[in-house]
Amino acid sequence: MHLSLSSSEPAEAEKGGERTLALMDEPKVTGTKPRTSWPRKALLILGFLFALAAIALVAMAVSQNKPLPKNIKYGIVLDAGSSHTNLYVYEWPAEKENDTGVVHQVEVCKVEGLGISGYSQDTEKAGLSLQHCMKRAQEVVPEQQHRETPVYLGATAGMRLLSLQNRSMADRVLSAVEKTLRSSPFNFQGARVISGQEEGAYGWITINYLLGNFKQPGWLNFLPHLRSSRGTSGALDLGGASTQITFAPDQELIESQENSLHFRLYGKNYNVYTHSFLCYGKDQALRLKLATDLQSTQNGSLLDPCFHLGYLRIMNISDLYTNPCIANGEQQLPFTQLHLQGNGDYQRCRMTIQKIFNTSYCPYSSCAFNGIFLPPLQGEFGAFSAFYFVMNFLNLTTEKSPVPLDKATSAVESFCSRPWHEIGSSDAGWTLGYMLNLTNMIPAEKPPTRPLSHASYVGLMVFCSLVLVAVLLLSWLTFHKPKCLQKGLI
Ligand SMILES: Nc1nc2c(ncn2[C@@H]2O[C@H](COP(=O)(O)OP(=O)(O)OP(=O)(O)O)[C@@H](O)[C@H]2O)c(=O)[nH]1
Ligand SMILES: [Ca+2]
Repeated sequence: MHLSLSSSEPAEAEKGGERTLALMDEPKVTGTKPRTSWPRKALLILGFLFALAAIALVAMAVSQNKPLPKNIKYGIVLDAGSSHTNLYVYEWPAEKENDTGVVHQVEVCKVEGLGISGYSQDTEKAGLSLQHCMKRAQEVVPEQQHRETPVYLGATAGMRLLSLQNRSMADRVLSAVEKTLRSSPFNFQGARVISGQEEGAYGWITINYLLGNFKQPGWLNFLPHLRSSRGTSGALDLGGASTQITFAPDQELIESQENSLHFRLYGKNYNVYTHSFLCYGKDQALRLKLATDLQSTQNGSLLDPCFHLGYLRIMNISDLYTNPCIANGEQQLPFTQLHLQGNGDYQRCRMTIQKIFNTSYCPYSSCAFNGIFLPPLQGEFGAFSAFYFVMNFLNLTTEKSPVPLDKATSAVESFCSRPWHEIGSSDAGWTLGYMLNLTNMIPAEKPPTRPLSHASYVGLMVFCSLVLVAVLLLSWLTFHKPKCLQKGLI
């Protein structure tokens, strides 16, 4: 069947039984320009609408469904702490690089032996100690991505102390670890000692990234004046040689500039307080306490309430005075050995520990200790490292809701009162925040989104499809009407 266009009524011709719609008379030329009759106009309009809807459909489908690269990217960070080194492997989908909550830890490898600062007398070993975990990383990251995968090493308080004590020794340790990392197939980006401020900042970023606090509810985007640092969690990191506290305080102005950080993340401003207390990590604080207690003994014998009843230990005084945390009091002592005997008393331990926190002076409106500024605490805190290890050891990390302080205190109290012979040891830290920063994965502004939201995209696609169907239907009704309709209408 042929469909021919005609300005006059088409006639039907029977040809060999086939019904044909044939073009009849040409329009008559009457001396004036022939006027386009309405079916032709209608056809033009319908054709135009059809083309428009089809173009809109194709354009939307192309821009919305532009193929995005689907590969996974990797990043490696080595946390060279004072007590030991951990290697972390992270992964994220390449196309979502700047979104929140897309980076996942896929591997943690604990380096055997000492922290790298512990190899100051045999620096080669600092590098060799990392080899096992670097091999492990090579197994985790697909081989074809080794060359593009960045690897960073950040050293913390142990190396800060070694640098203060002997700078060239610290440099030699760093060179040794650098040599190992450079020889790996990964893209080595540097090994350095990070500052206490950075450590606090990256710990805070890690905690809030993992808690999803950088995701803003959509409606807040329309009320920018309501956006503030509220809704973030503070971070507490108890390491071996230093401890960090970082949080967004209520007051806008932070009195001490060295404790003040400003971030712009995902289009939002954050004013954050941070401080790293060097020498107040778990191990160094204990040394500090022992050195303080020693000053008041006559013969080097200590009955210490912070160790279990029955615990006995003899240590050389010179081993205690090995770093800048402990002032040079060694020479004044008339004995060379410390005889430590535990008597497990939580309350008395608390009292003796207080001695290492000097709260007698404060040049600011409020202080933590040792004259360090601390604004009033604000909001909830996420505590990790030794805070976690200790709570985990006491079986206090399995509960979903936070454990009340009095319950935690009584668990510690009861554990401390047990005799020594009765006792038989996902990660949060600064490393994820460090990698997010160095790989530019936390943008200052909100990352661009798809041209249309999913709902608008679906709605527009349905609308354009309906327009197409309507145009087709109208065309059919206009040019291929049932006979009865044609008779009545034309
Ligand atoms: N029970 C337990 N203790 C641990 C574990 N890992 C580390 N510790 C101890 O917890 C304290 C803090 O450890 P980390 O947070 O790893 O400290 P670090 O990173 O080496 O030290 P900084 O350089 O000060 O950050 C140290 O006294 C460690 O000996 C663990 O898996 N279990
Ligand atoms: Ca640490």
